[in-house]
Amino acid sequence: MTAASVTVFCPGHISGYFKRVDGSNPSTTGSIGAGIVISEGVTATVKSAARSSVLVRNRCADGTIREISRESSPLTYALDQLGVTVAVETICRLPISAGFGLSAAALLSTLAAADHLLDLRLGADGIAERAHETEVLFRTGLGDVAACQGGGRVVRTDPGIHGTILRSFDVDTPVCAVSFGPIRTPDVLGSPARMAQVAAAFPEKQPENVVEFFTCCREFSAASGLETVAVRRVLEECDRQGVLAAMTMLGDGVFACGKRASTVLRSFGEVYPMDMAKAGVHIVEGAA
Ligand SMILES: Nc1ncnc2c1ncn2[C@@H]1O[C@H](COP(=O)(O)OP(=O)(O)OP(=O)(O)O)[C@@H](O)[C@H]1O
Ligand SMILES: CC(C)(CO)[C@@H](O)C(=O)[O-]
Repeated sequence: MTAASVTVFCPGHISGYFKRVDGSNPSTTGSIGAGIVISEGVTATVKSAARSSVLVRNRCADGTIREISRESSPLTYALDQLGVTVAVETICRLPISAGFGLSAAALLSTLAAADHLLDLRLGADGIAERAHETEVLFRTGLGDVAACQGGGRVVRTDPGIHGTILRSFDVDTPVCAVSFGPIRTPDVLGSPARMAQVAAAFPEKQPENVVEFFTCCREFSAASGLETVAVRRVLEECDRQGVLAAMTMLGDGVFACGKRASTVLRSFGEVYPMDMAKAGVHIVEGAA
């Protein structure tokens, strides 16, 4: 029996440091870097429809709607490329454009749901390839799709979805974050001057454990020109209290891990609780 709708969840991804790598086409273009795949992300429900439509719901922790929108150019583009018409509803609890990789999670969850609903047989690689290429074209991300194919603390040493990705499951839980506002990813990724400073800040040595990961992130954010005054203030307090923390790339915010992290972050704003994700994109409901 064919399902009337399919619901898929994809975790988000917080980048701690990154460097743009330009290839000869969108599939070979991307980033190298490191981050954490997180238990919060995007849930997409896809139904067949005569015309495509998108409804984006951003919810607060208490269930009330923070923001609602009927527009998502990357999703519309990716569905048009597939040549299908579907009604998509996405739900997320973290703020959009704040460094949680939600554009990648929205693309992966929507394409995976459409693939199952319409039996398109794209497979995991076909879905990730289309999501990654859309991210690169719309400048909404470079390495988030590659990271969200699985869980863990991720170190990516090649661009694109087929590169080497080291996953370690060693992050102290819980993970939490505060956000002071968005940073428009396309504005940063589209600026050659900002990308040059980001590239120069890329760490020379790959992190081998969580402490080294946070050290690399901190050195990167300080040298990249991306660190804001609000972020620096939180990071200084985390250092004073012995909490591992770094800037959310690309968002004006901080993520931190360990039992005392949320107590320290609470004095700076709303704390978003999460964990390190153990797995990547997966079907929630509607598998045939
Ligand atoms: N939950 C969602 N559902 C549908 N589309 C989304 C969703 N989240 C993001 N998008 C699309 O991605 C665009 C924002 O991309 P952007 O890269 O700035 O966000 P992000 O991925 O949350 O942040 P970052 O890349 O800094 O981690 C939105 O304008 C929208 O088109
Ligand atoms: C560019 C970026 C920091 C934010 O979307 C992320 O996609 C990455 O690590 O390439």
